[in-house]
Amino acid sequence: MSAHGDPIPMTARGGHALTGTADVPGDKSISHRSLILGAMAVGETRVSGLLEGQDVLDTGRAMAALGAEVIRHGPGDWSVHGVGVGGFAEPEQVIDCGNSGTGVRLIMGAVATHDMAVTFTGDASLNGRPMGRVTDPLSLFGARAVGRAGGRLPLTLVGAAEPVPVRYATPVASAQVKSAVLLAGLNAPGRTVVVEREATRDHSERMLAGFGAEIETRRTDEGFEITLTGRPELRPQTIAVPRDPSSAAFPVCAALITEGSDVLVPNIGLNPTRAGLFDTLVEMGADLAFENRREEGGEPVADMRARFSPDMKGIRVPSERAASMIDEYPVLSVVAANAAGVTEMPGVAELRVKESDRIDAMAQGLRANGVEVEDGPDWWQVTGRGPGGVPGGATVAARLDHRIAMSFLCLGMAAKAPVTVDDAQPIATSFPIFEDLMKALGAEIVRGNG
Ligand SMILES: O=C(O)C1=C[C@@H](OP(=O)(O)O)[C@@H](O)[C@H](O)C1
Ligand SMILES: C=C(OP(=O)(O)O)C(=O)O
Repeated sequence: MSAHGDPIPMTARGGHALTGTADVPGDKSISHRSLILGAMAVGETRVSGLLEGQDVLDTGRAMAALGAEVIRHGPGDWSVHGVGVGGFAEPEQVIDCGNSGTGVRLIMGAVATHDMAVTFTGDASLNGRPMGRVTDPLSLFGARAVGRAGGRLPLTLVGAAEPVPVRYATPVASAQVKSAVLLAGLNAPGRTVVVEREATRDHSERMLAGFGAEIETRRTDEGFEITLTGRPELRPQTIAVPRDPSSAAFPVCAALITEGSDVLVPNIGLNPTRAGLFDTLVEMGADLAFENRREEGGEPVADMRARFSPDMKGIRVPSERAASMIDEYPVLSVVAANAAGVTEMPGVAELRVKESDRIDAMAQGLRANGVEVEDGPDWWQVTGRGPGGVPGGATVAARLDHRIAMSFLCLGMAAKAPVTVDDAQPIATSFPIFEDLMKALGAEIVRGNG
């Protein structure tokens, strides 16, 4: 659901070391998928560590509207009584996915091979994002979409009465597109194949296999070819959601740039399709240690320790790494602003179609705080001012984008003068305990204009 009420400005002020343990919430991508696949299994799936951010809550509500029974037993502890593949019922109301691209695109995929019509909407951010990238491949299954200009939400999807399986090569590196096609393929007879040139996060594939679907990934000359056999009976699972590396990125990056900091972030999911930020930080010279590497619930995890790193240097981030850290570029640019030299970030056009145009949002806000940024259609670069060298002092627009809001608050923790974001409400979509968690580490964050 869309954020309501007046904006909540928030200000971060520097001069405080961050120390202690940061227990970040569950992984957003895996949380969405637990609810959706749980709803498509026969019987009760039990989920612990579910992220209770607004994006995921909206997906839970959508699953209930489609006929699944979704119950909260306690903090992060949920069950989903699924209706089986092909068993969704036509919802009586519009499905409001709020701020969530993952929610709306995956659910569109899941309903596209059902003989029914579903209308989707979201907040002002989501209603501005491109949906043709999902409705195009869904039309190959036999679904039809009618939306606003450019295929935007609100949009009605009329699912295929007699779906056929599909072979689809994704034109953009997007796990949401890949996952939408795979979820549609679940209720199409025969084999649905998705080919992606670059590997994107593979949580859907891992989880589909865990629920008992026949799914296999092969490397071919075209890239990664994923083949799913349709109409499986999905077996309900017990899922322990690992903690979100994209949320861990905030306390980790804030610690790296704030003098005297030493923060432990336990149990972080380190799936290689998600871990690009940490490779990049290590290459820049970050003091980052990974302890207790292990596997939990089919996903690699480790405890991460981040210490103040005054000797970080700018690098050119390889564009092949972009998909594995796509949500982390905003906070990387904050680290880059506190490193020595230039950090170049090529091959990132996708950043322009997230909750906001993230290149523009960060470039404008960084410039307002005294940092030099250059950008083009699919690249940007930040000239670092060295440790503690960012002047700060400006108020920036969060643009309904949680990652922009959190990134600028991290900037303020290391800047010479406070940094204010005009509205911190979107943070609740992915990291509802951000403010409390950062304050517990020692950060000075206040509501208001500081
Ligand atoms: O599949 C997912 O869970 C996600 C995929 C990514 O989006 P794209 O598929 O648009 O790259 C990412 O930005 C988003 O936060 C979560
Ligand atoms: C891009 C993001 O999410 P979504 O696409 O699900 O809105 C994100 O969380 O950074």
